[in-house]
Amino acid sequence: MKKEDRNIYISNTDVDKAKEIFFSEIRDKFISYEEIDVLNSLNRVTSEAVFAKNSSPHYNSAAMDGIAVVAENTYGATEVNPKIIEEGKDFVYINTGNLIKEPYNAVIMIEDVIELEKGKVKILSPAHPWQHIRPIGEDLVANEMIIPSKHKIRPLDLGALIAGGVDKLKVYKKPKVGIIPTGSEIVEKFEDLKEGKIIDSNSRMFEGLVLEYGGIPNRISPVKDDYEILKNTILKAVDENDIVLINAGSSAGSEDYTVKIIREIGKVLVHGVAIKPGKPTILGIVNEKPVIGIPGYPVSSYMVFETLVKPLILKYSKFKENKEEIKKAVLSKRIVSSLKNKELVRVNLGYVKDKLIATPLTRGAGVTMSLVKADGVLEIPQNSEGIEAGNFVDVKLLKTEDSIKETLVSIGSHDLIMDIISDIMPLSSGHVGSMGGIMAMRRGECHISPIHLLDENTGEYNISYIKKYFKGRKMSLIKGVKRLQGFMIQKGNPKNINDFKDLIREDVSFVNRQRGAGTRILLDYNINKLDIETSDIKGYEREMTTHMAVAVSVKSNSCDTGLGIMSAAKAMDLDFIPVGYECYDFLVPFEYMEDEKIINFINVIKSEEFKNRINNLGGYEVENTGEVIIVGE
Ligand SMILES: Nc1nc2c(c(=O)[nH]1)N[C@H]1C(S)=C(S)[C@@H](COP(=O)(O)OP(=O)(O)OC[C@H]3O[C@@H](n4cnc5c(N)ncnc54)[C@H](O)[C@@H]3O)O[C@H]1N2
Ligand code: MOO
Repeated sequence: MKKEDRNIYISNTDVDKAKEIFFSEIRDKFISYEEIDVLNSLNRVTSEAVFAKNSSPHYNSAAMDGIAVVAENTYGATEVNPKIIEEGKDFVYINTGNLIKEPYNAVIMIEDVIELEKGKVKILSPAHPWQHIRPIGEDLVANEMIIPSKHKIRPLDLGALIAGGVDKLKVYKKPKVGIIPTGSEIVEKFEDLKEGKIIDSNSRMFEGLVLEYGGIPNRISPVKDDYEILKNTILKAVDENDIVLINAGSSAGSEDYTVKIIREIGKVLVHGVAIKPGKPTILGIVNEKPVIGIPGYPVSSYMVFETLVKPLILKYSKFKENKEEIKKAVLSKRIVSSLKNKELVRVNLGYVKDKLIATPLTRGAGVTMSLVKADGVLEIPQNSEGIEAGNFVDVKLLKTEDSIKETLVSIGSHDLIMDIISDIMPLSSGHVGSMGGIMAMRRGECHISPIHLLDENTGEYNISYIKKYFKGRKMSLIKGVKRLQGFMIQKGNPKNINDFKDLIREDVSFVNRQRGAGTRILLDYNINKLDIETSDIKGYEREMTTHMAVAVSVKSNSCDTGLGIMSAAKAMDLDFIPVGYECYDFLVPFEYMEDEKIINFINVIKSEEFKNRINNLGGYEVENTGEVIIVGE
């Protein structure tokens, strides 16, 4: 493809500057109001103050069950000198909410009334005028303001509006937001998901976000990469909506037409914003309406929506932005960043002792799970080359601080059982291998570290490593599970792989785990025993960070085998050749053992629910699960 066919002139406009340029072109005439029925007004925002039509109550009413009396006629009643009064003449029986008719002007509660023969009662104290009566307008007086303008109607407001006799009111019109997913590779039905095709998930996320911020989403089916079709679709969407979002096709690909089309039918204000992810964003105006080209990668899509589309929708819907909660956290891993743009990094958060620890998640713009798992987002300014581990950073919370405080932070080796535990209790689980976990624990960044480290001299698991890396410190090892490790192989074992010796065969390709992973140590221990050179294993250098990644690699024929746990092989419907059981345990500093999160964790792993669920995964033994061994001083 020729270079001139591409949009290679993507600028790098500062985010605030881009916002300023764009928002100055938004015409107020499109921000209007409508009159609606009060019954449909929940969560709408008033465009003007709303006043009561009626008083409430609109008649004098009883506030208690009892009798209505003329107060003046009860004066003088005492315990010594009670008054006997007659029904119909001196009083009438009344219930809460009933109309108080003339001449009655007070209510005596039924508990204070002594009933005598039929039609006569005795009272022991006088009533004062208006006692236990709700006078007209006690709640609301006609013409009183019920709610001000720019107020989002809550259920309790709805009650007051109806009590005040309001049947119609004026609210801001919800902006209609056209959503156009683009790309010939994008499909919307699961059955069309062939190789090379991508399911349209972004536009569904946009629909949800538009609703959340008070707009009406108008999503259409994905549009293929065809200049004329896309142009006509955008023109139609501009006609029918207040705001138009075009997803993907925003960067420099040969079929990234969005910017050319907006330039032809309107004007491009900005192409390229200094934000990562989200750089190739397009901000344009067509027929006076805002049109935004949002980059296709899911994380970029979300970040651009939150940074630029959300404030735009709020400008129309008048929904108030929730105050962002920003917290200071200690960064657990160094982050390197480019001077070219501001970077938004997703992080996991957890309180370890009183320190809020932020652990960066993967930064790939295509990794949606990094958003799902994120507890917060930290911003690295454009003029920074990165941040060192141990430094304080400001993090915008995506979850409540209380839920972060409840979360047990685990950093270490990966196992499928961690997903099960996190489904039973709040757990944030970082997967960096057993040695990575030990290092994180030494830095005080986690409560527990799942480890499975084989001592090549003794054949024992974990204890010698704890003694070595936590000299002079009292540590606890909570026994986890025994899990079956072995070779994951394709169904039917077409390469006839049976043991470690087969790994050096010409026709066998392998995939390894990262350095420091317990499974890697297990491999090295076994090949050492057999005097196998690592260079003789094809694929020894190809490293994966989880058991599931190894299983996927085998499943997709990207290698013939890899070492890993049976549950991962079973989950991917692979065959499995057992090598042996190993101990997957949890390291905890002794002083945390009284912490409620740890107590809860032990209860969870000892529970029947947990044991039943891991039985279904296959390849686990649980006879010592939850037992605690003390290691060190
Ligand atoms: N030579 C250059 N290449 C790229 C640049 C650049 O500056 N120069 N920018 C990169 C960056 S950064 C991003 S972000 C992407 C933006 O790409 P586009 O907006 O043009 O989107 P596509 O290339 O069509 O798609 C990218 C990717 O997004 C996913 N996608 C698209 N639509 C959807 C959808 N509706 N639902 C879910 N996922 C979707 C899909 O995985 C695509 O592969 O460009 C880089 N390239
Ligand atoms: O800007 Mo792209 O959104 O970094 O991935």
